[in-house]
Amino acid sequence: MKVFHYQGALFQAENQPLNAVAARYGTPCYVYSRAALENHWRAYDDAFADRPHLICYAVKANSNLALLNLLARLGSGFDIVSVGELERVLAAGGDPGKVVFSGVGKREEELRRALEVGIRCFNVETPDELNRLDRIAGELGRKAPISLRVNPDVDAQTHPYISTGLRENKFGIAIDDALDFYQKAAALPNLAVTGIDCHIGSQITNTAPFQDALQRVLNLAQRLEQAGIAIKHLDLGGGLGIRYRDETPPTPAEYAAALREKLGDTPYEILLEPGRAIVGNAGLLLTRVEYIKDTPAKRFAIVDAAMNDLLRPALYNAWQDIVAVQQDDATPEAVYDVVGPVCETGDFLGKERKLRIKPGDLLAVCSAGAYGFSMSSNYNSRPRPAEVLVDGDKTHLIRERETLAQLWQGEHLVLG
Ligand SMILES: Cc1ncc(COP(=O)(O)O)c(C=O)c1O
Ligand SMILES: N[C@@H](CCCC[NH3+])C(=O)O
Repeated sequence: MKVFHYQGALFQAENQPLNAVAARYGTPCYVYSRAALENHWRAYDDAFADRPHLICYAVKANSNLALLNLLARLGSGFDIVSVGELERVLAAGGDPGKVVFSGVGKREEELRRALEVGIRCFNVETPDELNRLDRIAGELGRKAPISLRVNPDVDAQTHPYISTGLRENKFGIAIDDALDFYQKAAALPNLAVTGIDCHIGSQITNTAPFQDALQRVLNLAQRLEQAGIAIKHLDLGGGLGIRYRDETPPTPAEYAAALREKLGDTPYEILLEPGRAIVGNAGLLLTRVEYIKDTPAKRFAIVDAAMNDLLRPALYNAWQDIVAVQQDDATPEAVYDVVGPVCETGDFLGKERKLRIKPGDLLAVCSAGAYGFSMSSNYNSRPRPAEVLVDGDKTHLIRERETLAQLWQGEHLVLG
């Protein structure tokens, strides 16, 4: 049996399970490796084993309940950005006491629910949020644990849409104003200041921006101490990149070592919010070639997955490897734009890819575990794909393909 090696994960390609998964659950279909997911989480956790820490997996990267449950069983915490993500974590058996709540626009009812279930920390991003949270906590007779998400004005050297730590970005509170707001927070009766939070962006492939941001956070921690505000933890966010093509991002151990250089023997507990680094290379998108189309300008492989299933190529011009599941040496190699059926020229999964393929062949779009299904939509009235977990020689359907009827559930015809 041939084996299809895939960036640390291992999917058997012949007969079991990718062909079998496609035959059984149809395509397009997301496939995740339990071993890869758990290995990535453990590598992150081990990297910080020398000091008190909590890995709070960023749910937005992939919020499938089965994956959240696997992570909860490893002892993971969770970084959420909405009450929807909170309910998913709870439904998956996650511990609310290990949940941190990020996000620039938390609504009243979201704060209320998070207070009711007793989350670990609110990462407050807007000054007015302090007052809102204080009032609701007072109404509920609770004390809300908070950190301020500070914006350190550091260039994460990543795609501009996913850089979050520059002063012109909407995120966080300018680090130079933070002391002021911490003093205001400390004076509010229903808040308990516990930490500092900082997240500078995503798909960051070198350690320097993380170190720069951490240095600024440590300087702030010192100023807070001097002002009599003791903090217990530093939440350093997520953002560690993965290899999509030829990037060489630091490993979790290298990343931790770089942070350790700055942290020295400071006493803080370290919270981290990785998403992509845990789940990105634990998943792929399976898709089948419907048509090969030769035009005077290009050769297209028209496949059954589209930008509604995997938005990253269209949105960020992101590169994700595309490989034929069964290498067929008898089929001549050609250069293809791999495109979906959606009515947009931006609907592509990859451009100028050398492949040996024919209609009916299966392709794997690699590194699709993060920001794949979680950013999918029903655009063009396309049902969202199934999700499957490969666990050794077993496969589990962990989310069914949407049915056509589900596409208009809750929608009403208004007659007359
Ligand atoms: C506040 C926050 N934490 C964590 C993450 C996870 O980022 P990543 O998937 O790059 O690790 C994000 C997304 O960038 C975020 O906005
Ligand atoms: N959706 C982005 C990452 C966004 C990070 C969210 N804070 C991506 O696919 O690369």
